[in-house]
Amino acid sequence: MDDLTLPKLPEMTDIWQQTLGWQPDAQQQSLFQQLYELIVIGNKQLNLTRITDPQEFWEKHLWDSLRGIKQFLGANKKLAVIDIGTGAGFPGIPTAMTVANCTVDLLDSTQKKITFLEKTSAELNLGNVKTIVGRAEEIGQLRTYREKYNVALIRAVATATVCAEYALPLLKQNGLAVIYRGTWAPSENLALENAVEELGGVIDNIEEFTTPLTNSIRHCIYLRKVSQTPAKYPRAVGVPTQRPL
Ligand SMILES: C[S@@+](CC[C@H](N)C(=O)[O-])C[C@H]1O[C@@H](n2cnc3c(N)ncnc32)[C@H](O)[C@@H]1O
Repeated sequence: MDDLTLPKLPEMTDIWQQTLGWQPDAQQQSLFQQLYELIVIGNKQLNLTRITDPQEFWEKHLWDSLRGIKQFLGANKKLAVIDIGTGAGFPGIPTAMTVANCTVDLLDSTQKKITFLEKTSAELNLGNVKTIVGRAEEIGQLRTYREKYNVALIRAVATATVCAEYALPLLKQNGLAVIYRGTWAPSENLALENAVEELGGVIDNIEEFTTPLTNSIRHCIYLRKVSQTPAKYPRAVGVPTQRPL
């Protein structure tokens, strides 16, 4: 750490409670602050995120990450989670800090980001975090990872149908994929429904909500795996984006 004093993240205890029915304890609040500082410092060398203002970081990285997994915050069930295209660790790292009894695998295709996340999770003593460097299209075809997760998180990586092709092969039967979106129009439902059906899933739910500080509209699309994903999915690197289902 250099001698720069970094600003404190807001606590927002009431807002956590009102919006998610949950609030971080003192240890989790301290982990959020340490994560914020490591990211701001890491950003000097790596292009990790453009969101470094403390209020914006709180809303767009911490709150938004946890809004998508609200249902797991109070639970204490063993969960194997993967965060696909995790970038600077969102939503995977806040998930690892707050969901009791979960393990989180952070997947990204960029080695530099994964190296940063390895150091960060070691500094934060997050024993339940592992990292994987690779492309979702390849990882989804490997026996070590395919059908191994209860929950797959994916935020700001690709269109919803592409995200579904990355996520569903990695899920166990009855597993849940959470696709974080900004905008979503009901007219997009049918194309997604068809793609998800082909991949062995169904759309469980689509939630629309506003963020608590700036009232921005967000969506979370929840997909449930109901049957085995055909072996040909995910297709080869680049194909899901070039020829979406
Ligand atoms: C815009 S960033 C989003 C990061 C983070 N999920 C967030 O919301 O802050 C997209 C990330 O996905 C990764 N990515 C894109 N396509 C990928 C793929 N096919 N497999 C693995 N990672 C991928 C990129 O390297 C990048 O770090």
